[in-house]
Amino acid sequence: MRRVGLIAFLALVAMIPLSPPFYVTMGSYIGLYTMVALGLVLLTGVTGLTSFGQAAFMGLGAYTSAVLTTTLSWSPWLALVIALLLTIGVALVLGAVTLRMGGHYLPLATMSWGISLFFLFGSLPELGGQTGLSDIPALAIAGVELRDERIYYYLIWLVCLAAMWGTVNLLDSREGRAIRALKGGLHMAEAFGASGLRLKMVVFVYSAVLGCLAGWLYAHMQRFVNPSPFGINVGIEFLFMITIGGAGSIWGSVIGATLVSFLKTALQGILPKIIGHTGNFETIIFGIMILMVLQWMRGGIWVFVERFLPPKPNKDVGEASDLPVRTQPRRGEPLLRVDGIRKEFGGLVAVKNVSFEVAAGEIVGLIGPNGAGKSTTFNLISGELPRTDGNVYLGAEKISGLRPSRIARRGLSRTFQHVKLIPGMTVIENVMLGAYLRTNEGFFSAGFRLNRTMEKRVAAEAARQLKRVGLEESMHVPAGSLPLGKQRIVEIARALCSDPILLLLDEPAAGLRYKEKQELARLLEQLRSEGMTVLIVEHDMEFLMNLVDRIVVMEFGKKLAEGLPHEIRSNPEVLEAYLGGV
Ligand SMILES: Nc1ncnc2c1ncn2[C@@H]1O[C@H](COP(=O)(O)OP(=O)(O)OP(=O)(O)O)[C@@H](O)[C@H]1O
Repeated sequence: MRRVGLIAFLALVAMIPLSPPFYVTMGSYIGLYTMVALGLVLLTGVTGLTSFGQAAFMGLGAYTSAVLTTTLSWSPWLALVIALLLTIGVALVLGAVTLRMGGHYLPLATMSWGISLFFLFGSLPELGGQTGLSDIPALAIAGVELRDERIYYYLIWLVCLAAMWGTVNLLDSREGRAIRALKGGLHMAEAFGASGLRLKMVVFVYSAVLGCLAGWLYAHMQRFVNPSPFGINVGIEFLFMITIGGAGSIWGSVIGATLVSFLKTALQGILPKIIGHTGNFETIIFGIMILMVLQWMRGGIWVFVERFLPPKPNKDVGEASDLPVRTQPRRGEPLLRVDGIRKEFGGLVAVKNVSFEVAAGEIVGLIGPNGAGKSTTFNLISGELPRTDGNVYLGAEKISGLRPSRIARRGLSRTFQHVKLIPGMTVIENVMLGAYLRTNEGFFSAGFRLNRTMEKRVAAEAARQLKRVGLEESMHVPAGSLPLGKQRIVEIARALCSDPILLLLDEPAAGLRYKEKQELARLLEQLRSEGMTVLIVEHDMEFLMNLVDRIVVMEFGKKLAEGLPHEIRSNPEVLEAYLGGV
């Protein structure tokens, strides 16, 4: 059914040039807008970064080529290279300034970038001011000028379909999974070794490049440019498109671009007749539509359409050769050494010079009353928080001061207190994210689908880990559809998929029912018997007492006691602090 739909879509795209010129022109515009919206789907829908500046990138591509080909009589193809380089440069600078900041800085920065470029286009006499630049040459391939609108339509859709294909491939890859993880916050992607900032930058530049390409094609199709198609209002329109079409899917960009283009043309004809004035009244209708979509079709039209389609084919988990594995430390060897670690939050000392060790093959529990500093200690070990003082060593290597992605590279893997999975992605894909550091397939091989053998190996490894934790049968269901207990186990499978030497579990039993806790305990015992080392922060005393080899107790940021479970159980200080003297 999905394949039939795809073939029907391709056939429709191929047949549009047989229709009257109005539809061919409309089809060309839809192709251009789809390209820009596609970049925005990746940037906003998938990665969670809102940009109002995509029309400005389109303008940058269009104006660069317009100036170089008219004033300097350069070839449009050479102008394309310069336009792309300029766009990449601008996106890198803009991204470097804003992507680090998070929050509303990116939308605000892209908004101001969109407005400034629009005024620049309109003010500089070299760019033709508000009148724009005309006499832009037609594109030529092998000496043949593409003046026929139908041929140009095919060129636009060739580029657009290639971009769609590349984007789909990218999302179904090692880097794509890490990009999809970014929406859940930087911590998840970084915990598996991905550099969140680098990924955001790549997505930002990629979406800018798509905008630039669309702008370049636009300039040589119209053979004339002026500032109005690249203003901030058009940037907002692109956001309309993906919100209405579906920001989470590449098909959302096609649906949104098509719907908004047709509606805009229709409304621009009808509304002035009804209202009796000319103006951009269609914006009001778009606003109402957005509200309706958000109210009744959250996720956009594509999400609604997808309900009627058969599920996507399952991930191919056939036979494949094993991924390389790291040498595990020998049982009993010192593995983790926390040495006088300290964390101050302003005047509050959350962790006061705490020291303890974990040997290979042990399960060690870190307990303490609320606010004792357990999670802070945990985050100091995993690198999520910078320490004020002290050090952490993994084996012989100092890991304190390193970024979480660097620490993950050295063999430390973790789960989260509040489960961090990508709910719309299948269980196996979530687990595959854990293997990020075990392969090095890049964007190029992903985009051109040259990564299939490695993808099969990663899928086979993820399937193996799911079998190890007993979740084999849930492999192909969306992770968000599982009960909390199973989601926590998926997180453990994902951590195992990174082939760790040390597993950090942050309150794995929180929110679980009795039976789920028993299953979790069985799994952890099995992992210990396989030689895995585990440091576990947990509130549930009974759960820990029957499971762990040793316990470290914290209170008010300090280490209160350390010992075997039965020693801790009868330690008066611990009973006083942790159990209120019961
Ligand atoms: N980012 C932060 N900024 C300021 N104070 C913080 C921050 N994170 C934690 N704290 C404070 O540090 C202390 C220790 O908190 P932490 O979360 O490590 O305790 P915990 O033992 O894990 O508690 P719980 O079991 O309730 O999760 C608390 O007083 C907490 O309010």
